[in-house]
Amino acid sequence: MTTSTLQPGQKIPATIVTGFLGAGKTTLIRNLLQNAGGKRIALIVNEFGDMGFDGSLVNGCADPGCSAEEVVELTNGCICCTVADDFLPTMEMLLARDNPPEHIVIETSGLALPQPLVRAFSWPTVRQKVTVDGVVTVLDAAALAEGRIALDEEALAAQRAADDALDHDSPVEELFHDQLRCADLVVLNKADLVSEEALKAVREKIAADIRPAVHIVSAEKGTLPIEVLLGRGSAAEDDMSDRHEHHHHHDDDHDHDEDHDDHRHDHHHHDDFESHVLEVAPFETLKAVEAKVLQAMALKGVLRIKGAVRIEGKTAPAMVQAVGPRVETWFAAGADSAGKLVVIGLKGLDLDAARALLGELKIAA
Ligand SMILES: Nc1nc2c(ncn2[C@@H]2O[C@H](COP(=O)(O)OP(=O)(O)OP(=O)(O)O)[C@@H](O)[C@H]2O)c(=O)[nH]1
Repeated sequence: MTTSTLQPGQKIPATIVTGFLGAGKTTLIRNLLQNAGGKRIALIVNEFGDMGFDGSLVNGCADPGCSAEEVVELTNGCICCTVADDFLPTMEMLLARDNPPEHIVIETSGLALPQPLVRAFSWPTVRQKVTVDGVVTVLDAAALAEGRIALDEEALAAQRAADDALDHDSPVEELFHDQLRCADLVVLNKADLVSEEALKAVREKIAADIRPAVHIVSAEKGTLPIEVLLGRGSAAEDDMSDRHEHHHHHDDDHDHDEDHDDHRHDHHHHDDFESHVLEVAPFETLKAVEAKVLQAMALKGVLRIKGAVRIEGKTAPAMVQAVGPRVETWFAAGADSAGKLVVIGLKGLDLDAARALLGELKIAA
């Protein structure tokens, strides 16, 4: 018999990790699982894109409490719409296990809003057994310090100026505010990349967007004590009124028909983004990958590139992670889907140029 830290009848706490693309959610969760101290944590990953890279990264975790069969991936996109189809059955499956988890961690897609997910915890079958322990919003302090991602700053201003199709109510900006508004804890990640003063300025800037009494903590590589991340007991599902979002689905009615009028705030955020998986040819060197990916990141609408590619003459595939102007590559044995890059960005991103730059293979008809 395995012992559980939960009392009989006690609801299983669930932590929702949200945050913008590339902010460091997966890194934070990997750290959390490695330091779980034997606590049985189930992880649900909601990935935007067709491949589960983040799942495979987390799978590499050496913690015996993190077994592969506990990792459940929803590969078909935004929780906002998959919640009824995939999230609930996934939860029910986890809850029906002989040995249910002691804690559930859900990584949302960087493009999903946390609010619809929190609301799903009010649904009867889930509510009886699970409660939201906390919503952790991970932010890229380096990006924010440079005014690049979200907030109404240079990056968006430049994008708007360059593209008439992007209007004042940028979905990226709304998404960012909504992720902050729902937070029980804000993690200013990548603190290693910014000065003390810049970190302080970012803190001040976001303070207006968070609910009172929500803490902002800074972190490097998402390294935070497990006690800070888990055990917050926020019961967010009972406290939604103050966690409002720009785009709101009615609580007990997930009917999409109501969204069919074209009122500005009633569109689906994920409609404003797209993601593509490119099968790419091997690169000559790591440096060559970095140079091409860097150029592709500068293309109109591209927000994030990640994946694993082949390097000529090397057996291990090279992992690629690009956020803003920062591109990281490293060799990693055992990645199964090498030769693929996921390009994520605003709808209408310059896909042709990305394909050409990244060397997409033409599949023979
Ligand atoms: N310098 C630095 N890099 C970091 C830190 N945290 C994460 N990174 C890097 O940032 C990149 C993105 O991190 P992820 O954890 O994959 O980010 P994510 O939020 O899960 O990204 P998506 O899955 O695209 O939403 C990776 O290359 C990480 O190694 C940090 O604190 N400092």
